[in-house]
Amino acid sequence: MTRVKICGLMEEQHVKAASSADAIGFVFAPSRRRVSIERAQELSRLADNGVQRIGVFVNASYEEIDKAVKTVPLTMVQFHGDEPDELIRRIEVPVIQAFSIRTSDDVEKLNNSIADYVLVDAPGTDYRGGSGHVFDWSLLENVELDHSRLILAGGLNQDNVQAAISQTNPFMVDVSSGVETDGRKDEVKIQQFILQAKGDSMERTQEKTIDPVGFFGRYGGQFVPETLMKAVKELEAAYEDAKNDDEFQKEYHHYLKEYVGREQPLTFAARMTEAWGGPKIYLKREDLNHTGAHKVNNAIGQALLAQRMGKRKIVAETGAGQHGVATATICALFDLDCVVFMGEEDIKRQQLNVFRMKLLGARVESVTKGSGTLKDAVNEALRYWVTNVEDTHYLIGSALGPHPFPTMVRDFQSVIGKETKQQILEKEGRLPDAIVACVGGGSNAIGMFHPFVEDASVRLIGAEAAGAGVDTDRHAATLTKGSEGVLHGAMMKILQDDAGQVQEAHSISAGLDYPGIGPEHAYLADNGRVTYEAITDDEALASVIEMSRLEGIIPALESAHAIAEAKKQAQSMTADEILVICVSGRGDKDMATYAEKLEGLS
Ligand SMILES: O=C(O)c1ccccc1N[C@@H]1O[C@H](COP(=O)(O)O)[C@@H](O)[C@H]1O
Repeated sequence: MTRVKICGLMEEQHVKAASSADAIGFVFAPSRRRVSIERAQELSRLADNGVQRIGVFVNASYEEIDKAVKTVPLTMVQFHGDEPDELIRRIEVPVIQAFSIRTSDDVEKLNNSIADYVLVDAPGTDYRGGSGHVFDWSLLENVELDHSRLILAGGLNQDNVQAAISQTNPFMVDVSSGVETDGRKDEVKIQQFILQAKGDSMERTQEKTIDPVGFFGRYGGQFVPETLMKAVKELEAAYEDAKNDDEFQKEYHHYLKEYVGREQPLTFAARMTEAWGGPKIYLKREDLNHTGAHKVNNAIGQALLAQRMGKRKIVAETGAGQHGVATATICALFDLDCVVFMGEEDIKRQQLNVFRMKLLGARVESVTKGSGTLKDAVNEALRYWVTNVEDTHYLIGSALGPHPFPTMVRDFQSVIGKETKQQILEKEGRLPDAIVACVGGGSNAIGMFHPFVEDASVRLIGAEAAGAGVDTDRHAATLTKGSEGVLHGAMMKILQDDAGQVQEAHSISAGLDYPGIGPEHAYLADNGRVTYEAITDDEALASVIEMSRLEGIIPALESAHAIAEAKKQAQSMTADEILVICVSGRGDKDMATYAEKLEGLS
């Protein structure tokens, strides 16, 4: 069925009237319909997730377009000026290129466009489009055209749209003037137009190439350049298939048991329980996994998937080094080529893990750009993937990135929460009252929380990194201080400045030192199912000492954030309550930091 776009929206009631359209358009070009990025963002919030948000530009700068894409956010952009191919290539969302059609020579030009879609329109009058004029549709008849990328515009209205569709068979029709009365959008005309275009159906058309997928509320999606779209789609299909395949699941669980050493205990922390004087404390012991943290649960799953897709080369990023080590380990086990990007700063902080990766046969690439931390390592890993996409799988280490990564990583990490649920029922005969996990990108936390999300009696608390304090500029408290934006292929909450530039994050813990948060966490924060609190570097360090001395378990710096938050939660809990802490990793990798920061410890 032909899709419908209603363009030039400026008012709330018109966005709502267009709720069953497939796409809505905001004009950022000179026009009487021009809106600011901020206004488009407000209006966009009123539309369903399934509706494409398309920004119309005429010869705008890359910076302006990029800001609109990230802020509104836009799922597509439409160019009506003389935008060069280099600009089209730089845009991270699909691009529509508009052509004014006067003669059959103009139609010939369509096939040379490198854009994802071509839009055919009558020449503009006052502005570069939106004139309300019809061109001669028969000009499209004599040229061989890919109609799956053709968008028809120009003077369409409820009376001529059916004829236009039958004559030109476009992928989408686009209207602006034809749904206006006296120069203002008209709710009735908008709805009549959609009805006519869709043959009396007010259904939105579902089609994978255009509908945004993998959204958690407003967050997630696939904001990737066209060069990666094929790989992302291939991965999506492969994961869909593998997830429902008993053999794949059997193999995955075989390695979790025989190689990682699962299941991991849910240890009752008797001395911490006594010292904190509140609820019974249980520790989920991801620190006991082979390689020292939860990361390996996901690395095994994705490496099996890569092999299923016939890819024998792996690229990964790492912050604290735990994901890099887990990936290098699994690549050694399965004889896969492995390259790991790691920020220069993190390499300094995590020397031991760098050596472990090399010993395991991986190539570690130092990233000197930006702050030399996790964000920069993800950037470089993505770049590497773009150029090696045919034979390489990007084994992302957290619940981040374009769909299907956040869902897939969550599923592989859900073994944490599933085991915990079973174990607490066996030990206590009931569910816990609260669970705390640390969040950087958020994979151990989402793995722990996911099986409990429907259990309303269980409070879920994420501990993010407050670094030197959330009121300083040295923190990684994305949910406390961040705002909506696109980073590394997904819409999420990020730390950014007013111009939409991603800010440097800071945490003593390399694994939490990331300016974004997985999309599902952003969603769970917005709907209030999970509460997120920020823990400073100093609080985390104090918890390292406390847990080491009370339980004989030296936690990773990341996990220490969860412990510090759990201690705060315990203050208002009673002895008949149960609190579970996810100890995501062990502290061996952080020994140099502990030795430096805790010097003089008595
Ligand atoms: O709508 C505008 O004001 C506009 C301004 C500058 C470039 C494009 C514009 N709109 C696009 O023009 C076509 C046709 O609109 P109409 O139905 O003939 O009014 C459509 O693609 C709009 O997206």
